[in-house]
Amino acid sequence: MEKIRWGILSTGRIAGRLADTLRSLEGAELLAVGSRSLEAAEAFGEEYAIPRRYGSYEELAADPDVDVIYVASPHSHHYAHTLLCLEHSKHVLCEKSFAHNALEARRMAEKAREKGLFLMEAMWTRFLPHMVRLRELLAQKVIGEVRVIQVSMGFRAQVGPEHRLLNPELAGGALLDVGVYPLSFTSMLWGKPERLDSQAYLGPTGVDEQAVLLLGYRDGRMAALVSSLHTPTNMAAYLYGTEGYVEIPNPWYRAKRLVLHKDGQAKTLECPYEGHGDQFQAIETMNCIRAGKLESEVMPLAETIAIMEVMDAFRAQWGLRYPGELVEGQRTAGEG
Ligand SMILES: NC(=O)C1=CN([C@@H]2O[C@H](COP(=O)(O)OP(=O)(O)OC[C@H]3O[C@@H](n4cnc5c(N)ncnc54)[C@H](OP(=O)(O)O)[C@@H]3O)[C@@H](O)[C@H]2O)C=CC1
Ligand SMILES: O=C1CO[C@H](CO)[C@@H](O)[C@@H]1O
Repeated sequence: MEKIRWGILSTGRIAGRLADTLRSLEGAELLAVGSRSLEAAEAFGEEYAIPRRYGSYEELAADPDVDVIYVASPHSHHYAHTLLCLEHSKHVLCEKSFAHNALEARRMAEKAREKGLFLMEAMWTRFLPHMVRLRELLAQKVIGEVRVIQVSMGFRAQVGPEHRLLNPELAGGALLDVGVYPLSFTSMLWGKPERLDSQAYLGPTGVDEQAVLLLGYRDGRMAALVSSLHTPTNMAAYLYGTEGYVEIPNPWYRAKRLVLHKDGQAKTLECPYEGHGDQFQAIETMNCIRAGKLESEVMPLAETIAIMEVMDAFRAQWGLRYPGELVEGQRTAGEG
């Protein structure tokens, strides 16, 4: 099997996790890393045995031997960095949240299609074994019709106001950082909601530090979600059906088992995996590239855009705009 040659854009925390995964993943070659500083690229390259190290993202994107680039910069920069890679004819796996807003996400998708390149949001949790099993169980109607979803993602971020989690310049806030997981999870099962309600707490930097999100669907189905950057929550997820419920134990987004509650009994279904768990999205990326597919059926671009639209709508409810976000009529982000 011919190896897919990867480049990694940025040397942050999550970039290191995928680098660690890629260096021992069958069919992958971790060829290059790009950073805003050559020192950081050198140190990262040393740590993860990456032969080519660049002191700019432009040089990484221009490397003719790189097939696909993992964009792992802050949310605020996904649009510009993804377009940079696509312009240089690279396939892209871009971290969540995919962009500031749906407009940027649509432009990214259009560019990928125009260039005939693969593009996917790195919603890694979708590809984990317990999610595959869950989709199968629900398709078999094991708990009847799912009527209520309850899921949260909250932790206490002990960081200063400049950090990407709280900094509006870097599109901080709980919604784009962690709220996107429960939203994507609900979207995976039910698609786009018809009605949205919410409560949000905007902290001193102006970004949402905590929110409760309510999603309403046809036929009275509903989801209650929590996202938080200052309150650790019990990250178990519950799907309540007409004939029982499924519990995904804490932390639901990377759990290794499901618990099926039915007829007064609880049955544990093991869904084991080794490693960080991000290998499954990398495998999907490589499979799609090899098959000449421009997007993944598990995490399609139309769905990523729909999720961004929902997040846009919640931010509109809260009056939260990011300084650098693209607005209609603008060609590039930051042009004002
Ligand atoms: N899948 C998952 O489980 C996780 C996903 N993420 C997502 O990954 C992305 C990055 O998060 P994380 O790794 O935690 O972030 P970090 O702050 O650890 O790293 C971000 C990196 O982006 C680069 N960068 C480019 N421009 C800027 C800028 N203006 N300010 C700061 N950094 C910049 C830097 O790399 P350099 O200096 O080399 O250029 C920096 O190291 C986010 O989209 C986040 O939501 C985050 C954590 C977990
Ligand atoms: O995606 C993510 C998963 O969880 C982290 C917390 O540990 C987040 O900050 C991050 O962005």
